[in-house]
Amino acid sequence: MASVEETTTRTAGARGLEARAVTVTAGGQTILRGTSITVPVGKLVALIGPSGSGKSTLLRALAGVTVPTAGSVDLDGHSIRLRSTDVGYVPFGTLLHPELTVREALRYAAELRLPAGTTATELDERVDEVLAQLQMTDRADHRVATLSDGQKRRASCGAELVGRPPVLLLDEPATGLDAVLEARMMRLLRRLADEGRGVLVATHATSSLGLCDQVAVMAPGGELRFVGTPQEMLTRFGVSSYDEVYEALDLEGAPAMEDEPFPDALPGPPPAMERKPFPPLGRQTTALAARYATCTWRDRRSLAILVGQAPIIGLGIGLAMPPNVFDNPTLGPYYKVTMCFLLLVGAIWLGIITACREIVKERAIVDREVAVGVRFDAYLLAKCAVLFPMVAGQVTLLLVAAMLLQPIAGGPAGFGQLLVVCVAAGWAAVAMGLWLSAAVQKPDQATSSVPLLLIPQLLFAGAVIPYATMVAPVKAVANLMISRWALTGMGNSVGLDGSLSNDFGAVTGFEPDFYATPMVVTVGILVAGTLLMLSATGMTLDRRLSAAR
Ligand SMILES: Nc1ncnc2c1ncn2[C@@H]1O[C@H](COP(=O)(O)OP(=O)(O)OP(=O)(O)O)[C@@H](O)[C@H]1O
Repeated sequence: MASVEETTTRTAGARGLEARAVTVTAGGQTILRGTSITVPVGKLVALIGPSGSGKSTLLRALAGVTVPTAGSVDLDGHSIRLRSTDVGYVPFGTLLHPELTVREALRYAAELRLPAGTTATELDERVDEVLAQLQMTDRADHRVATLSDGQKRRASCGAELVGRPPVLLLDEPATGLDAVLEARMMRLLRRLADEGRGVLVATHATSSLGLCDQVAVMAPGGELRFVGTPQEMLTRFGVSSYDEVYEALDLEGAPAMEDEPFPDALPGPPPAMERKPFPPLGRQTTALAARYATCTWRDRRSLAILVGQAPIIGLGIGLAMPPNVFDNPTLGPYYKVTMCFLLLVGAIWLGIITACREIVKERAIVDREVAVGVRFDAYLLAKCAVLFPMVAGQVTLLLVAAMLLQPIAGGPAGFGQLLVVCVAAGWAAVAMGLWLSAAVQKPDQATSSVPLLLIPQLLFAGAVIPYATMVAPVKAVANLMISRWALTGMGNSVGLDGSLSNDFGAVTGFEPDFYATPMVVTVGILVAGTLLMLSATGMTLDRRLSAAR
């Protein structure tokens, strides 16, 4: 993976992007064959070719997203592996949060991309500049979700432009747009190139190719067949319209590039690399947490479902149990164990279900942002900064609702102890949910994998199957479960260590010793478990992002 140290490499006097004999193989097939192309600054280059010919593959290799099997890609004479943070890459689709306004989306993008030391005023000015460049000032305060497709594409460009990349690569920004919008998009790209950027656009839309300085034509099989001006392309393929080039590519005898394997090198010597600091961890974390909190708050329906279920579960537990479980001498201690267990299951459920989609649902955005220098640990910290208070609130609602029907003996102090343990269990469950979210490929996989995390917590907690009845290896497994330690802490808070007798334990397996561990120890173990799971999440995220590069 490219370094995400606190420095990035940028240059003054950019020259552009050069790819030499780039080959990419995937799934045992060569999908890009020895392709050489340059994208000089100040030039607009279109990449056309039939579907499946390898345009997106070439763009990913040029952006440093894919490491080529052979060949080299350089930005300003330095390997793209060192400079990928300086390339603006706009993949197909929209990599913006639909809940944000355009201005907010660009402001967060600027905060995450512009170097340390950039002031808040400079960030605002840069966002205003880009909005004006994109001719989107009038849409600045509209939510991304409400924009037309063309506006979304322009806003996606803006998120890259705020970082002032010398080269911009766009994958089919005009697909699905009508002819007027497509022409408008191409005119925008022309302007961006004229301002001194190298712009490469993969497109199926041919009507505006005349605006480009050069057209590169890919043929099926991942072969670059031609690079030249639009007029030279028509002459070379012996056709009179751009669309006819596609037909000519199917014909035998279509021009090949064997006689001109490499384009001319970019003019001038490579400029020296200048190191500028990335935004520090604190600024990245704050920006990511603020963005995440805003998106979570604005997605009211999902928030209502997540928060609203907490008191419903609590009321359900309170109603299902016999009256006054915690202080009814006619009921055996078994009911207290069951009550603690059900509350615990509620807390763990809330933690896992709240967190399990939160990384995977923005996978494409995380991949792109890490590629431009955002630290994945900042990303994880931001998730915790929002999810921990949220789950603490949910667990409080769960307990308050249950305790309305089942008042706890010991008053506020007893409730406080129970709450501390339940919140610690909820946070450990958040860490498990985040790990799951980092490990899976799609949000649906995360939701359907929740039972794999939850069921062991139920089985090994020590409530359904008493801990004392477990054989030694099973006890060892139980000791790895957050539910086992949380049940111990909860039982301790409601005085189970004192109210269970040894005789009762001998018959049922529910022994007082299980609940005798001091609260501070059980909470400490839950916190340690949370930190371990978060480290595992960080490693999983790092490994996945490294593999993607
Ligand atoms: N990871 C991969 N594993 C195997 N094959 C792949 C992989 N990625 C792409 N391909 C194959 O490589 C070929 C080129 O794909 P690519 O997406 O680059 O084409 P494209 O020209 O951008 O197509 P389109 O215009 O439809 O977007 C396709 O046949 C595709 O199936």
